[in-house]
Amino acid sequence: MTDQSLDGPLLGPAEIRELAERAGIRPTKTLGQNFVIDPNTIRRIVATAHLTSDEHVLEVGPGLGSLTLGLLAASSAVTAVEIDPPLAAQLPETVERFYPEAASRLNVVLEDAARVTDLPGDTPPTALVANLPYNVAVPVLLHILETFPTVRHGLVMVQDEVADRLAAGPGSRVYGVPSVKANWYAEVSKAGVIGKNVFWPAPKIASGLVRFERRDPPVDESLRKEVFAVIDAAFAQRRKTLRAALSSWAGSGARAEQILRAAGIEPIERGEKLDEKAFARIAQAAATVPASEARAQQQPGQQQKSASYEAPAEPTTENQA
Ligand SMILES: C[S@@+](CC[C@H](N)C(=O)[O-])C[C@H]1O[C@@H](n2cnc3c(N)ncnc32)[C@H](O)[C@@H]1O
Repeated sequence: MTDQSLDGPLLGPAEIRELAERAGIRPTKTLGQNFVIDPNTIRRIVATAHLTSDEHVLEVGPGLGSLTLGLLAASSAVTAVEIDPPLAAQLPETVERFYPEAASRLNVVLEDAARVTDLPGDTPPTALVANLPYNVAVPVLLHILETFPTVRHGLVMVQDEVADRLAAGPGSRVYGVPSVKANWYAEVSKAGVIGKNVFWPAPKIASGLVRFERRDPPVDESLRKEVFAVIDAAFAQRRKTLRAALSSWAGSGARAEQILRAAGIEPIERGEKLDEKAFARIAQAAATVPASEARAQQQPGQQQKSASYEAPAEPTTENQA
């Protein structure tokens, strides 16, 4: 673990409880409100995020401000998007009280981070650093990566099993939709585990840190929706062969097979073995196989054949988070 000392002040358990009382809130599970009460954890998150002092950081879910203070000490500006009105309203006061010299570098947006599209500030955000609300962590992360292409890198804290899923590669038992879609945008890696006791209230399971570095998508961005539709279809029935899993998406099993062959992929392969580049090839190949042609080539009874392509089931995690 790398560490660095932060110049700014950080909040401990007593301050966090007092701030919750002042805001008149009781942490709720629905909004994933587990607040970090340990300054060393904040130091670790900020150090692992590899921020430079000129960065504009986007923070999702600032809560009572523990991480916000650390981010203000390590960057030039922070935009914090919070869904809970009392928390959003109190954050500027908290920064004014504990770190007044940084107050002018903070913007707070009261909004659902899974929908936000416009941010205030003179410059666009360059990094995302967040202790994400656990129940919406993956959709929020994907939305931010899609909506703010200026976000080049970041570090997010999520449930440990979601961290494993995001960082998983093809063939892993936990590889799934979050892994492939996150990899469309960025190189993703796991950067550590955080115990339960650094939070108030303590969650039931440990958390994981996930780092990402944006990279160019495997094919043109304009194809993303189509590629994501293939990924969704392939993992909706992850125990089936791709020919069977993609038959509805393609319009028929025969067309799915033609598309897969055109993409250089065996129709009996399963989606969990493919990386984002292979899914991109499938979406590209679909444009070259007209629906009517595939239907014309399909022999009577061929539809039922898909069952014979069914691969033997393997133990797998169905929950895609
Ligand atoms: C795990 S807490 C993190 C709080 C703080 N950053 C910390 O580390 O102590 C998640 C925060 O996200 C907020 N939140 C939940 N859903 C949200 C959403 N859809 N958009 C923005 N904020 C959300 C919660 O109100 C809460 O403040």
